[in-house]
Amino acid sequence: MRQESKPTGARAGAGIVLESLTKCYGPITALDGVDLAVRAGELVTLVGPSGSGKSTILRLIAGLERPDRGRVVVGDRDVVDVPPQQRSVAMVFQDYALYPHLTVQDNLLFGLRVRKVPRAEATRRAREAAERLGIAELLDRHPDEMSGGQRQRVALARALVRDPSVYLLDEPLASLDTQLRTTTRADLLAIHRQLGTTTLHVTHDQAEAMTLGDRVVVIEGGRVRQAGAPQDVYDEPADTFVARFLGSPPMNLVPGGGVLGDSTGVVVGIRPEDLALDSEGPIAATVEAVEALGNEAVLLTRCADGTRLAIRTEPRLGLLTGDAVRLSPDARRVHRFDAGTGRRL
Ligand SMILES: Nc1ncnc2c1ncn2[C@@H]1O[C@H](COP(=O)(O)OP(=O)(O)OP(=O)(O)O)[C@@H](O)[C@H]1O
Repeated sequence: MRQESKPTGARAGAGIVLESLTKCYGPITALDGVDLAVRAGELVTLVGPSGSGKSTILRLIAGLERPDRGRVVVGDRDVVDVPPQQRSVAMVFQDYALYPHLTVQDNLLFGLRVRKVPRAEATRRAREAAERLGIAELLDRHPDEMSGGQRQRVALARALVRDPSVYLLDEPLASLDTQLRTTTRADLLAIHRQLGTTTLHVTHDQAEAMTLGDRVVVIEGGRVRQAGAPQDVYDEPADTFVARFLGSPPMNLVPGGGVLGDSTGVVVGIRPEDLALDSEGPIAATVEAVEALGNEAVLLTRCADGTRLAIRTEPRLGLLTGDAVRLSPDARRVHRFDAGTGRRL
């Protein structure tokens, strides 16, 4: 079980409430009535496919765009008519958006100068933020003299320096390689534990969504499909979309139940790790492909009636394409969804 992040810092930032948030770009409905409440101090990840509306949610909270309908409440005020610089919200973009002609130090100080923070205090805050993100030795460099990972840390430090009530992070780790992403993710988590500032974090990355957030919110087609603790959403997906979106390989879904037990009007689902190879198992299948991943293998199998089932197994079983296997589903982990609406039953 992951623990709720417990801030050791003084502040928890401001809560956020989105009510019936709707945003259209010409004929495109980017957001279609989004309701979401984020508690002060909570770290929430937004996940969803490309174009689902995640960035639009952040831009509306930051004030970079105006909703067509609905309310955006930060702290205790509706901010729809408040200009972005007065919202106490810091946004970090995937492409850093640093000033190329300024040094790291001046990039960090820029926002504070605009806000007329006294120089000594501004310099102290810049140094503190740089140390937190491990870039203190880069303060005299320009953005083009740094790696992508270092630039991303500068962008995060620039948000920290502002000491906002809310952080909005738009895929801030997406352009980092796997190793750097893992370490920066751990740093983000540590910073959130320390400061406890309300954070909305957009990501494509499942591991990031599962490990980083107190809650995960799954967005699709401009709507919230499900919001909840990551493990709860994984264990009890609200519909077939969420069932297939979280988890890799995705949940096996069998319309009508079929090999998983006939069930009219129902789509029956089972995750690949909940199907075991078992010589006494009720389902006969043939191995179509073996994906060996080192620590595990994914078997893609096909049953006599054509149903395809993916299974996670140990990597060293020596199974080959064409082998006959028998499978046993874990009955406690079978999911049932309405065939018409896709909703969990
Ligand atoms: N300025 C704009 N003009 C027109 N359409 C836009 C604009 N911004 C976003 N959209 C559209 O609104 C929808 C939601 O976009 P948004 O950027 O919020 O998605 P996203 O989930 O953040 O996607 P990604 O993960 O690819 O960044 C998409 O269909 C997108 O094409």
